[in-house]
Amino acid sequence: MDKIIVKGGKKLKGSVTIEGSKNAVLPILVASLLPEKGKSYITNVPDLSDVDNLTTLLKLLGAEVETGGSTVSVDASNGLNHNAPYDLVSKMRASMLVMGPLLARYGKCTIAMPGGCAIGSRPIEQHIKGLEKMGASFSNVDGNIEGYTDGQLKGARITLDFPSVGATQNLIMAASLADGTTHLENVAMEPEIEDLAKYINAMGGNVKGAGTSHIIIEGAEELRGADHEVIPDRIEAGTFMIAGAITKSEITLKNVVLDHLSALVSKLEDMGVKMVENGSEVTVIPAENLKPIKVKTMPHPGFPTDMQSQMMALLTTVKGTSTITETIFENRFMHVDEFSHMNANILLDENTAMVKGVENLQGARVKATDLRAAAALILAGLAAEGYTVVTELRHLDRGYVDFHGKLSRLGADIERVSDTDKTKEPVTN
Ligand SMILES: CC(=O)N[C@H]1[C@@H](OP(=O)(O)OP(=O)(O)OC[C@H]2O[C@@H](n3ccc(=O)[nH]c3=O)[C@H](O)[C@@H]2O)O[C@H](CO)[C@@H](O)[C@@H]1O
Ligand SMILES: C=C(OP(=O)(O)O)C(=O)O
Repeated sequence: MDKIIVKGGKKLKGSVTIEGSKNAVLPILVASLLPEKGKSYITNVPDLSDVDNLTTLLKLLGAEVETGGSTVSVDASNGLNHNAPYDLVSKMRASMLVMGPLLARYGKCTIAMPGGCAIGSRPIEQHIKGLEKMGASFSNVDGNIEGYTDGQLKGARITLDFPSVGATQNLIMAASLADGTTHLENVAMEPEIEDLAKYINAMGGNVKGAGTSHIIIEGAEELRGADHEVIPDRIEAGTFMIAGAITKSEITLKNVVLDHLSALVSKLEDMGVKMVENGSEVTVIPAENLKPIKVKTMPHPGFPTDMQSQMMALLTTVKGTSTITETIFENRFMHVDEFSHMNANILLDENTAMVKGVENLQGARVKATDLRAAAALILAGLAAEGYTVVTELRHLDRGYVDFHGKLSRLGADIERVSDTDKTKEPVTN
């Protein structure tokens, strides 16, 4: 296993290109199981371990998958089996999304029940209840969820209890081959949902209203493989905005849709970070002294939970007291202890963190507790005194392409080495 070593205090300069979105490409690759005819070509695909794991799963299900650079082609026309095993499902929650396409095409699916995940228990009853409304039945057999339908799935009216991103995606895919019309209400409005709907429509589907809370899907007779370019990763973009802000450096991000980031941008502007948009580029210009803020994570278009830990990294360095309330995942504050090793001053009260900015973070050996925490600790390291060593990088590799390389090219003093390399270990902790 590798670790990342950052020596804080360097200014950043220059530009960085943002990759295709992890959270858009995963459901899009899964939706490539829907067509009985033709091959899909998905472009702007990021080179991430989550994408590797998902393409492995698609191959195991019987799809032909080829990867060349940032393009992945998927051909599911030769028939699929319907069994998603534990070793892949447990690595990646997005594997649960194969339920919708498999039930729609074959009336059968067997998915291993994923184990608990670091950021919360992450149940899937909204997926199951919705699919049941469309005529599926489920049973739990030896730790697997087995789903089946007697005949084709049927269009239905489904109102989610909570706008779950995954449930919305699963149900859109199931409904796109169901018999009749499906109304999905109180659904997630994330840009990744819109991207999925755009792809399904390119395959001949009929999904309307994606990006709003009410989506209407006319089931199609059949879908055909299509070409689709994945949207830019708004969370990677947001993470680099914070890299600029925490190092008080002006940097430019390329391949960004600023509209997808309005809640984060609005908070950064409140703090004193100026954003200058120029087509698909944005330049981040932080003030010398930033102001504390209050942040509450919410479903889109609210502040994204996937930016909560990176924002916390920044707030640990901002004079005054800020608060962060996490409303999406019940256990997404595991990074607080790690920040504390770096001299951060954070008090937790249930789902609210009170963050008092300190004069100087101190480099320390810290553990990435989940994907975004990994990035957040590296960001904190950019501003800390001395060396910060971040371990457990398997989390980082799920969602960031060459994160240390991109920061290094912007001027950070950062390297990725084997965990057995004991040089440059921080003296603290
Ligand atoms: C691959 C992907 O796109 N992952 C994103 C997706 O995850 P994911 O699709 O898993 O997130 P959901 O929106 O489904 O989950 C949000 C909350 O709803 C709860 N819930 C969800 C489904 C359900 O049936 N029952 C239930 O209680 C979850 O436990 C969680 O507390 O959206 C999250 C919320 O923006 C992001 O943090 C993840 O990065
Ligand atoms: C929580 C995340 O992803 P996943 O749902 O794949 O765990 C994330 O991208 O921050």
